[in-house]
Amino acid sequence: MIHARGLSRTFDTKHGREKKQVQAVQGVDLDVEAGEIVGFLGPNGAGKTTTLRMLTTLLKPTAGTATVAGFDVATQPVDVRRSIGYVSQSGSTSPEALAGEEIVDHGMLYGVGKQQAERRGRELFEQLDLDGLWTRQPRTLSGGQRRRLDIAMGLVHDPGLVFLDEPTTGLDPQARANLWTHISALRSERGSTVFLTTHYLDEADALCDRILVIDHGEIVASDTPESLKRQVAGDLIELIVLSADQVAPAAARLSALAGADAEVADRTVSVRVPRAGTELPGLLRSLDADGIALESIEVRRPTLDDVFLELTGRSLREHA
Ligand SMILES: Nc1ncnc2c1ncn2[C@@H]1O[C@H](COP(=O)(O)OP(=O)(O)OP(=O)(O)O)[C@@H](O)[C@H]1O
Repeated sequence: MIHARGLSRTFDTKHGREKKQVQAVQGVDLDVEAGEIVGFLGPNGAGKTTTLRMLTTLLKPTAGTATVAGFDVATQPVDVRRSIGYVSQSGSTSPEALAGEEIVDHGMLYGVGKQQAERRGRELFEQLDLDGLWTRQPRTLSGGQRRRLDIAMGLVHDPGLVFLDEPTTGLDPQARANLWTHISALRSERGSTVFLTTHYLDEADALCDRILVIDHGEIVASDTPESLKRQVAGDLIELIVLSADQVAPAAARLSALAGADAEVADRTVSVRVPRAGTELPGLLRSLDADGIALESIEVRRPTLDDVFLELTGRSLREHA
């Protein structure tokens, strides 16, 4: 559905009199197959929006190629646009028009006949829990309802591929979870392919089959959330020893287990291992044999934030 090779975008900027170039996206290769829900993550300024704008033909690449829904973004932009839905961060509803009118107009803009746009619009209202809101002005809707209306607009011409730019930013947790259900249903009920950017790691974890991580304009990881967590971070074993003199022998045990230096803070010693479950019984036996008494031992499964920290040196939570 989406295939990019060496996709790049440079911006010319001015700092006072000095002209500079910003490499916003540098040689991005990416492949998204039909029916996938792919999350595009990265810290602020990593190049997410610039990539999305190139893939949706709103911005020309300075190098590289991309085909979207089978069409070339540079030479067949009109065909690309007809084949995709794009829901931007700011949404596209005008506050004064009626919600239903907006959706019909939007469909007609894409060349859908009026009757068909209305039929399709009403169907989407039902699917997206917007029943009864056809004649309401978008400004009178709740944040979650407005976001779902934005998504309905992006879908009225029945695209097989939908780009969602930060679909749940600014929504409360309940409205976010509700929108995740609707986004999942796009795939299960319509077979749509979804490419979304997000700052929320729990969103990517809950919703996406695959995650692409971009940093400084380059893709630094592409995998399922589960294997990213397993490969990049591993489980954290964290133990607290009873007395300070047992910190050093405990650290030596854990370092040997992990094949890397254990971290020590006060009486807490920790390491990351690929699978803590298989290591714990042996570890507990050997600590016992060494006479190391524990106050507690805990295992933490890795989170996507650990993955981020490992890959980019930054925590996404700082920006969420
Ligand atoms: N029109 C522009 N002119 C100059 N620089 C730009 C322009 N658009 C983007 N940039 C720069 O390109 C880099 C990537 O920006 P981009 O908006 O793609 O990042 P992002 O990952 O979407 O960030 P955010 O999460 O903050 O939305 C940044 O350094 C940004 O300042």
